[in-house]
Amino acid sequence: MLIVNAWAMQRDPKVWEEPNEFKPERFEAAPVEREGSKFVAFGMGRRACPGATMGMHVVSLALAVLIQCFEWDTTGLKMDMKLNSGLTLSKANPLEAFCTPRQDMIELLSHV
Ligand code: HEM
Repeated sequence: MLIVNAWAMQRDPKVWEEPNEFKPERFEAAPVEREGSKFVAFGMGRRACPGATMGMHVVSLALAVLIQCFEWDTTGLKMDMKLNSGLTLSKANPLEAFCTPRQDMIELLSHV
């Protein structure tokens, strides 16, 4: 069962230091030494996701556009990493954030 395995490995304290904390710096180092080598969001082996490269590019592009076009702020609440039960690993309580269009992007965004 992929979901059970993904859940077990991606949040396993024996595999990850502070598994429930948002620590993007885990993935900064070179592939050999970084914790990211344990990141199996796309599965592995013969049935691994053939769209992994596209998936990484689409997610990176979407994130870059959101950062480029908007100023982001938190609501002051600590991020709640609790999960919903179900087939996908969705958050129990949605992440809340404020976004305002960046001044330079208002003209561009008004055409979208
Ligand atoms: C962030 C985006 C994506 C994530 C996280 C993701 C994740 C996964 C995972 C976990 C699997 C199962 C691997 C396994 O059984 O071990 C899978 C399979 C698959 N994915 Fe993705 N995927 C993504 C994007 C895509 C895209 C963009 C495509 C196609 C354009 C795609 C096509 C497929 C296909 C066809 C399979 C079945 C492979 C097989 O069973 O042989 N995925 N994906």
